[in-house]
Order: sequence, then C-alpha cells, then structure tokens
Amino acid sequence: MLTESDFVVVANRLPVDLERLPDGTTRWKRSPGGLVTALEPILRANRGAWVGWAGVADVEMDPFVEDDLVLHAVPLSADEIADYYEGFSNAALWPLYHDVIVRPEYQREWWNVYVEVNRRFAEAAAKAAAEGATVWIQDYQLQLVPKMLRMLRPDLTIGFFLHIPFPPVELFMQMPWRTEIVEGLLGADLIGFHLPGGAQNFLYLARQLLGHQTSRGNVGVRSKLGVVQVGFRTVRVGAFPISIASGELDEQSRRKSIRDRAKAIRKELGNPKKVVLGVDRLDYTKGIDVRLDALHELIAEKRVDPTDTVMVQLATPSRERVDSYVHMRGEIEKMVSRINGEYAEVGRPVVHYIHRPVPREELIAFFVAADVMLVTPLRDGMNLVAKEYIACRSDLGGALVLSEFTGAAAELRQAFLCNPHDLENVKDKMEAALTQPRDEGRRRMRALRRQVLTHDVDRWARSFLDALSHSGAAGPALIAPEEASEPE
Ligand SMILES: Nc1nc2c(ncn2[C@@H]2O[C@H](COP(=O)(O)OP(=O)(O)O)[C@@H](O)[C@H]2O)c(=O)[nH]1
Ligand SMILES: O=P(O)(O)OC[C@H]1O[C@H](O[C@H]2O[C@H](CO)[C@@H](O)[C@H](O)[C@H]2O)[C@H](O)[C@@H](O)[C@@H]1O
Repeated sequence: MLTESDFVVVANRLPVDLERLPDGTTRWKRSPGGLVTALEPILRANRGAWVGWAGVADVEMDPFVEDDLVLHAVPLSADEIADYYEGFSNAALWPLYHDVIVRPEYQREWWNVYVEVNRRFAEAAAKAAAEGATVWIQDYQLQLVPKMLRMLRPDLTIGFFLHIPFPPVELFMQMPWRTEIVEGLLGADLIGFHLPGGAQNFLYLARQLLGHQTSRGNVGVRSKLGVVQVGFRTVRVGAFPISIASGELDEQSRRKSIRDRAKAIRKELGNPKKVVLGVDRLDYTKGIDVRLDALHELIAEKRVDPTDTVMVQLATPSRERVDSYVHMRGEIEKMVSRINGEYAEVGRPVVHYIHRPVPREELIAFFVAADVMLVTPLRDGMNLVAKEYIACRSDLGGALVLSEFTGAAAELRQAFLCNPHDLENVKDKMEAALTQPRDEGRRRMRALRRQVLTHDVDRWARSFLDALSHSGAAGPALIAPEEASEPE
C-alpha cells in the first residue's frame, strides 16, 4: 500500500492516458492539453500524488508509482464520461466560460452526474492526502470538489486553479446551478485565475449572488489578492498567469538534432520562402477557421503568394464525441480543401493539415522551422503554444500573431496582436508578420523571450503555492454586498 502524500494535485485527467490497442493490450500515453504540460514537471519535482481519470472508461486500479509520481486513477463509466465530461464539462461549462461561442446546453441529468463524479474525486483526494496536506484542485471539471473535500477533510489546505477564462457575470448568470458552483469553489483557501479580470468577476459574484463580504479594489498579477469572507473562513482570490518550462524548452530547441529536423521540415515543404504554423487541439475556441479565412483572402487579394508560402496546421483530435466538435472538424476540413483546391499544385499543397498528435520533439522542430506562428483563438484561458514558440526562438527569428482574446496577450505585448473577430485586422497582422524587417523581428522576439524566460511554470506554481501557504494571514478590508453594485 502506498503512503499518503503531503502534496496532491487533483485534475480531471491523469498526466497519462491509458490507450487500449486493437490487439487488446494497453499502454500509457501523454494526455493532451496545456494543463498537463504545465503541472507535470512541478509534481514530479515535488514527489507528489496526482488524482485523475485515466482517459478511458472503467479503469479501476490501485494507486501506482510512475517516475516518482503516485498516480490515483478515478474510475468513470462510459455513461459518466458522456454526462460529466462530454456533457456538463464540455457542452455546458466550456462554451459558457468561453464567451458562449457555441450555445451551452444545460441538461439536468448531466448536472446530477457532474455532482456525483465531483464527489468521487473529492473522496479519492481525501484518501490520497496525508494529515495536514496541501491539495491543489484543477479546473472547471472539478469546481464542486473544494467544498466537498473541505467537508471530508477540514485539516487540509485546499487550493483551486481555473485554467480557462472565468466569464463576465452577465454570462455566468445563465448557469442554472450558479449558486452551487460558486459555493463549491469557495470551499478552497485560495482560488486562482490566469487574469485579474477573472478574479474580479468571481469576487463580484461572491458578493452579489451569495451575499458574502469581499475586499475592495483591483486584484493584481501575483499580488494584491482579493478576499471573500465565508462565515469564519477567509477565502483568497488571485491572478496567477500560467507558463511553461521555458528554460528546458529553450535548451531542447537549441539541440543539433532539432535544428537539423527543422531544416528537413522546410525542405520537405519544398523550401518555401515562408512557413506559417498553427498548433492547437481541434477546438472551436482556437480560431483555426479565422486564420484559414484570413489566409484564403490574403491569397485571393494577391497579398500572399501561394507558390512561396506554406501553412502547416497541426490539429490534435479533441472531444470527438461532442457535437460542436464534430461539426467544427467538418468545417475546418472543408476550408483546407477549398484553399488547396483553388491554389495548390500537384505535390505542393498550400495548407498541410495533420489531424493527429505529433511527437514532442517533432513539435519543437516545427516551432523552430516556422517563420510565422498563428495563435488566433476567439477566447483562450492562456494558450501555452504561444509561449512555447517564443521559448524555441533563441535565434530571434520568427513572428507571433496572437489574438487579444488569449490570456497570453496580457503578457506578450510585442506580438502582432490581433482581434480574431475582425478579419481585416487579422489579415493585416498576418501580412505585417510575414513582411516584417529582420531587425524589427529580432527586437520583438528579444522582448518576448525576456518575458517568457523570466516567467516560467515554476514561478507560476511557486507564486500560487506561496500564496496558498500564507492563506491564514490577515487580509485586507472587506466590502459588504450592499456597498457595491458594479463589477470593478
Ligand atoms: N506533443 C504534442 N503536444 C501538442 C500537440 N498539439 C498541442 N500540444 C501541446 O498541448 C498544449 C496545448 O496547450 P494550450 O495552448 O494552453 O491549449 P489547451 O489545449 O487548450 O490546453 C501545449 O503544451 C502544446 O505544445 C501535438 O500534436 N503534440
Ligand atoms: O482534457 P481535454 O478535454 O482533452 O482538454 C485538454 C485541456 O484543455 C484545457 O486547457 C487549458 O489549460 C491551459 C493551461 O492552463 C491553458 O493554457 C488553456 O488556455 C486552457 O484551454 C483545459 O482547461 C484542461 O482542463 C484540459 O485538460
């Protein structure tokens, strides 16, 4: 039997997914997405435990150790995956928290299963944690766990971090179970968001919806925490923008094998003058359609020459049984075919589209090879891909086109910032990135790299965990619900 841990991360997914192969055997593979990219190195360094789902139905196994990490698999049945993960998490919460880009579906049965599954995660965390341990709960799939876990284990220090945007109050109020969700989150000692805006939206709700006293004034970045008084408990609320293991990635991207592979990729693409790259989970929030539209029009207007510019879109499959994802995939694939149908030559596509995950080393080589990186989400909590591209450009080459609607845009001000809702603006920024003078590009990239290399994932985790460990300290003056009517 494995001992209980002093530091436990609870996330929907384990850092590895169990894959069932056609011959009936299984193997572990890395889970998709930025949450795992960010947390895995920290937890390994701290010899902690990770509680999460193994990515497929009905996996029941004892806790096991993998690379210094104790993994506790939470079993989910096929019906629970459909209702809790695909349904409530990804067809209700995900679109609601991403500006209602598609219409959220609020089904009561999904909610009931969400509650049940959150309880199971809370019970698993309660078992995994040693007396007085720190438990760090992650993301929108588990918003009820903080309160449930506090009731089971009042001895624990509990943190919660939301990896996606926390929506404006006007949108959040759509949620039929809005009170339960805010109460669930308030079970934590510290609630973290990427941006101050998310923290302030939450403080406003705690005050207006639940009638708690809250602090006045703006929340800072890694500073000036907000406070909610919940009976005798003080809950802190802060902004902690996540990042990547930038030093490590910088080092990897300088390796000769990667540089050689980057050159080979350009050669395989026909040595075009410009390589343009997109790297995303295939998600409607990511604005893949926006960049394809922009490219299509730039070519039609002869502002981009399809004989010397090539786009590569790496699109990791994601949430493939959720209707909106199925629909979007069809739309994207039509757009790729249309551009290629109109402008490709035999053996020379304009858009190379890959709908499967590529190995990490290959991804790094793509970052090194790309002249322009397109990150155009309609809304994104942070977007680690933007930061990864920058970390890989020690040559000070390349240019980043970045949507203003990503968390990353708050820090990466020297990117070509664009409004993905304004196609002309996206086109102008893409053209500017493709034609920027070399010195301007180097100046921008130097400034971007300074930001990314000095604000790495370690700093993110340390700032959150430091704030969590001080969560007993006296807080700032509080504001009563009736004293404030507007979000700050
Ligand atoms: N190895 C590998 N990683 C990928 C691939 N596509 C995306 N990723 C990683 O997945 C993460 C995506 O994080 P982020 O941009 O924050 O968006 P998210 O998908 O919404 O979490 C980044 O660390 C990417 O490097 C792929 O094809 N292969
Ligand atoms: O687990 P999936 O349903 O396959 O989705 C993958 C992850 O997507 C989301 O990532 C977010 O976290 C990133 C790191 O903070 C952030 O950069 C990005 O903007 C977010 O979209 C999701 O929040 C995770 O829970 C998923 O595991």
